[in-house]
Amino acid sequence: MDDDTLPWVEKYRPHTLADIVSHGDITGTIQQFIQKNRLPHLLFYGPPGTGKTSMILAMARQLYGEQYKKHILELNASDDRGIDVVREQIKDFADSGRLFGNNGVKLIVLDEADMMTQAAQAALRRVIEQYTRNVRFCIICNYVNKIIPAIQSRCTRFRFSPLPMPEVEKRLVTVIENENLNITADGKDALLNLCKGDMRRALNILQACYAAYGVIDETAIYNCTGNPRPSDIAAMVQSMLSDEFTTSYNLITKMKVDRGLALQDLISGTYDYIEGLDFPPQTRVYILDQLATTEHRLSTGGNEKLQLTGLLGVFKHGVQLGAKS
Ligand SMILES: Nc1ncnc2c1ncn2[C@@H]1O[C@H](COP(=O)(O)OP(=O)(O)OP(=O)(O)O)[C@@H](O)[C@H]1O
Repeated sequence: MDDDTLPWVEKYRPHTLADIVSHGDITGTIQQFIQKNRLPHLLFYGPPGTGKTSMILAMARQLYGEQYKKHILELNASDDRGIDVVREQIKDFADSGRLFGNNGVKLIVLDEADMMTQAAQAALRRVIEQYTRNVRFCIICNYVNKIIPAIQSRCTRFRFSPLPMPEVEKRLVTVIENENLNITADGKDALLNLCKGDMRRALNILQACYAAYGVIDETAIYNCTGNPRPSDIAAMVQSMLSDEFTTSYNLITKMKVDRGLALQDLISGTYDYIEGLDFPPQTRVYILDQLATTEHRLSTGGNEKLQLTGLLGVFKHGVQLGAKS
């Protein structure tokens, strides 16, 4: 594929271990493993878009050179194929064309391993042992607690935390310069706030905005992602705190319709916004607790209108709690 038509997440995927931003400790340890030719089975876990797959691909490139794809088998553990099919694939791969150099070790990358059933994971632990001689498993997942202890104990674990904002910014600046983008300072701030340490999300938003708008400013970023703007959130919260019930209900409903927002988005924005407000402790605790409850109800299919009216009640009651103290 031409470089210009590639999604930026692929175009700007780090090539070498040195290109990976943040995670200095992990990169350093992996370098040691490679230099000493003592690569263990690896378990990478952490939120999406933080460089787990990129780290493994960069490691493979360093081990095997540009032909690295021949020496790794990438399996997506959430494919509904059953462990028997996977076991066959692993067996064929492990037996095919033994490698010399690198101690003859090949890599099997098992992505989204936390989506595997317990039974499949239990079967996998035997497979790992069986092929340890010439295969190293690289297991990737978001939630390590969904990986059975038997597999965890066979691997060296590394946690990938969300990337710090300055690190995301550093990488984004390279892309912005390379693609010659016209992005404003508030646009960049909005992008950094929205991506929350997820580099994939940052690059995808940036590319979508580039395709849709000439100048990438705050409005473009929020329009592209469908997230509520901070000014809308401020207006909504202020109204819930001080307006009378019906006025507030109508304002928020109109905002939802005009901007095509879901109550869920408004709740996430509210959570961030009230962090900066000066509330008495009882009010803050009560509102935060109720925001969490409302979010949970919505995620289990709660009716948006009912939840919105409930939320208005929460703010009114929260204000009263503060006034009593
Ligand atoms: N630490 C990083 N340094 C540089 N680029 C990064 C980093 N993390 C992520 N990226 C960028 O984000 C894209 C997605 O990263 P990657 O596929 O490695 O994430 P992941 O952690 O494996 O996510 P998932 O859990 O969703 O599989 C990469 O193509 C790369 O462009």
